[in-house]
Amino acid sequence: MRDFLKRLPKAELHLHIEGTLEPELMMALAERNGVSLPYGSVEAIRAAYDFTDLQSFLDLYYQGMSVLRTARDFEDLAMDYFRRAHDEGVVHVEMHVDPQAHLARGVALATVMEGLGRARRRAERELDLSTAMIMAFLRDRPADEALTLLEQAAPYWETLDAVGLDSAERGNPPAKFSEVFQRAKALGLARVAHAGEEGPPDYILEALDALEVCRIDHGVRCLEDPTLVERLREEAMVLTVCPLSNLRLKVVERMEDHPLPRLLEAGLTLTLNSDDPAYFGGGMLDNFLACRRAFGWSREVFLDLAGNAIEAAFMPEARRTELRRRLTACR
Ligand SMILES: Nc1ncnc2[nH]cnc12
Ligand SMILES: [Zn+2]
Repeated sequence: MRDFLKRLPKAELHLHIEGTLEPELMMALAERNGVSLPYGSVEAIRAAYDFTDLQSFLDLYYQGMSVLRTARDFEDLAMDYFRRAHDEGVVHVEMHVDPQAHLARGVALATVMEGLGRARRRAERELDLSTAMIMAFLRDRPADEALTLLEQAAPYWETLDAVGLDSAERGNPPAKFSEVFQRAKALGLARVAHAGEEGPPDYILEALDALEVCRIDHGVRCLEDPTLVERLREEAMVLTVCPLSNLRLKVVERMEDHPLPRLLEAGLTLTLNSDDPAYFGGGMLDNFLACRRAFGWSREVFLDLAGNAIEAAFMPEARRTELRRRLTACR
């Protein structure tokens, strides 16, 4: 099964590029940029990744990215991840990026976008890996800051596939960002949002109605509202589920308790993703393997989930056709 899951052409729709920063690269970049870290070793960094909830993770996630200073750092970060992903059979990566977290540290938007842009072009050329970019707004920051960022990103609108909404969910409902998402819609950008990870099912509803999203990131708490589940099913709304993330952030106690089998049973359109692989103990293949171990799913289930991701991805139709063909060849 491991062999099959590795060969399966996997499209990753929910990944934070800053969450791919492995401790080894964090140490190397700290040294390169003269940034001091509160850890003496790679082992000490890994040992600190013992999270109690989303906020306890976000605190370390924002601290970790302090080593990213130059365009070359962002290029190295993304290329390192693209190579690892490619090695485990990932064929397409859609990365969230959190510009506000970098602007707040005095790193220019151009530095971030140009570094990531270079890595995207290299991934296509060197690894036959297609990519998409989702510029995310931090929901625990003011809405007008998000609007300013969207306008500031005008030179990069062409390179964006969507806007997203992430960071601390509780107390920051989607409707706070209605105006900026309306502006993104007017610019022809697709919209996605984290909702129902730690926050209530009502936030999922709000993301659908106030933000007009085409995908819900996480969404696992929808099961608490049967009417919402029925709507998600009817609309074939895609949920980008991240099982190892949910385990490490204590959304679930054990993988065996994860709602994935119930979500599947409810007829929802699901995809499997890694979220922040450097922090949550594994990439795409590990997430697929964790599901196999916990739920005993057959090849057919994994083929369906991988197919959902290819269908829901932001990619040119020619690429989608090619990936569909590669998925069929896996059968
Ligand atoms: N799992 C997650 N939820 C919300 N914001 C995030 N930013 C990075 N990872 C995140
Ligand atoms: Zn996420």
